[in-house]
Amino acid sequence: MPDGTRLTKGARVFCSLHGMGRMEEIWGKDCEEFRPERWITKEGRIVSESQFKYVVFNAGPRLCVGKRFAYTQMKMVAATVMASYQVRVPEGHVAVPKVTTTLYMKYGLPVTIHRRELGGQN
Ligand code: HEM
Repeated sequence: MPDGTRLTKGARVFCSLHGMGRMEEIWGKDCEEFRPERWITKEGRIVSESQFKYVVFNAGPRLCVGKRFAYTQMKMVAATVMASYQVRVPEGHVAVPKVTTTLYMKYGLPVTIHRRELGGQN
């Protein structure tokens, strides 16, 4: 491996995407802070990061061919739901990750959903 670690024949190598997404040496000191605006430039454009830093869709020749489609779909769903509904997590509920092959929340994520008033600010 690049750091000198030797692998025996047949060894399995896993990398923790969850861990990588929270590493200070990759994302900097504020890596644990929820600061979505870090992904928006002063001009309002999306900050583009190296696919090798965020490897959820893999990187290089094995990069997911559906990556852009998946992002477009996620943004469309989030924007559509948020435009019509107010989604609130109950005060005091802490989302605890349950790390398996895919990421679940150990105690779920209870939310209340209210339809937004047309033209309202809430
Ligand atoms: C959040 C959603 C998604 C994630 C996290 C994801 C993740 C990945 C990853 C990690 C790989 C590489 C697998 C490997 O190296 O063996 C991959 C490959 C692939 N993905 Fe996705 N994917 C997503 C959505 C999609 C969607 C929506 C499509 C199709 C519309 C898609 C189509 C593919 C295909 C065809 C490959 C194989 C590419 C190749 O080997 O050349 N993916 N995906």
